[in-house]
Amino acid sequence: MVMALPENFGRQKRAQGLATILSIGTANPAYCISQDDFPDYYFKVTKSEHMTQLKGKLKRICEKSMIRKRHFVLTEDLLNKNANISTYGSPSLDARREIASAELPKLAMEAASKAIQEWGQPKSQITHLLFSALSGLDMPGPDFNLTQLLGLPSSVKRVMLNFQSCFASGTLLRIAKDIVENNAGARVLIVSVVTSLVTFHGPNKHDIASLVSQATAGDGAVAMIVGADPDYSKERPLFQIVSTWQNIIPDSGDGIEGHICESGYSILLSKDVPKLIANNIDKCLEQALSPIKVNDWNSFFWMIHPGGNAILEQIEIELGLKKEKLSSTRHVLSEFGNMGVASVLFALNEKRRKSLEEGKGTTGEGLEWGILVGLGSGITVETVVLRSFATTIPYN
Ligand SMILES: CC(=O)CC(=O)SCCNC(=O)CCNC(=O)[C@H](O)C(C)(C)COP(=O)(O)OP(=O)(O)OC[C@H]1O[C@@H](n2cnc3c(N)ncnc32)[C@H](O)[C@@H]1OP(=O)(O)O
Repeated sequence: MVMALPENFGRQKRAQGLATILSIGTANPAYCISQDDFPDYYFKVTKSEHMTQLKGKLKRICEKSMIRKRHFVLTEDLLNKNANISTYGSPSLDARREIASAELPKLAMEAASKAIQEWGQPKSQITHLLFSALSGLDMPGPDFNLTQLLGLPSSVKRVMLNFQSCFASGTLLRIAKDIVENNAGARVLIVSVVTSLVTFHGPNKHDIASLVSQATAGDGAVAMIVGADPDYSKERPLFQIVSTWQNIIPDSGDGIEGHICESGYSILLSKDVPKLIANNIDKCLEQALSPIKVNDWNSFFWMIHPGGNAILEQIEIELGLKKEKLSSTRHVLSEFGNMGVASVLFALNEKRRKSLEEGKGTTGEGLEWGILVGLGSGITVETVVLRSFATTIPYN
């Protein structure tokens, strides 16, 4: 006998409203190095103190970076125990993978636990897990492990984004939006963990882009709960995810590249990255906001991926942004460096924290509309239009 399924079987009920971010949690490793100390530290731990010219260059890059300190999974102790990691070009993928497998779940757990605590609802209500990690190419992956560590329902629907570069902050919000708006009652836990332990290399005079990466990359994790139609009696919405857009910048294929090699992940950066982004950012934003025509970009609150000070400076000039517009973005660059996918989501957290601290009327510095920009490989630009909420309820 063939069983007949009801006509509407498999059709999900849609939510009525737009996706909203309901909580944000962040975490960083305890090991921290000030940017002033970094050149001495780096040439000492990589046993390269004889490379005085490269050290001078690293010092100049660090001074221009507008970074105050960074946090790292990779400690001096771990580097001493795994000398291959700091020897340029030496096979070290196994050692890096082992450290990542041991350390990254701790960061992911800390950020996720904070986000769940702020949300204040039982974990059993989490329907989906969206996990992004630069390193974590394991089966089962970190999404599987986190499900078990957190004690999420075994039926939680998982999506894993592996080896995505910094634009993927926007991708995470875009996928979460699609999930919660098409599945009434869905609550998505987003987790993103980034560590520079996979891109750490000793100095090499033929690889100055790597030196830029050593001078700017930092480690951190961020987690969020996203859902539509919040229950205002027990959930506190922070930002509505209004719309999303993705662009590839023309002729930018070799702007930012990453490759997995036996010696760890390589990052190739063209010197033209800041200029390529600045020359194209207004077109990307115009498309993301079409058909609305924007006369003054200062009427929005902003979070832009802090990939480097030169990128932020050139975008500010191109869009005519006032200096204070990127204050939360610059704060994250200064305190944590470039944490890849996690960085701009840290900036969003900083935005609502600062808005509350300064008594602004909304989570977006008193403004209603905001723009979050993820920037990454290719060059890919991912734009998310956000709407703030009133800051009448105190956050934890
Ligand atoms: C992984 C992802 O997908 C996403 C990402 O986030 S990737 C990272 C994207 N970030 C970038 O591309 C970095 C952007 N650059 C910057 O922010 C800045 O150039 C910087 C902080 C690195 C330096 O600041 P600056 O104001 O430009 O200083 P500047 O004096 O021009 O440069 C310092 C030195 O770095 C060198 N340099 C800068 N960028 C370089 C690059 N991409 N490759 C090689 N060398 C570079 C310069 O030639 C200069 O060398 P000298 O001192 O020997 O002349």
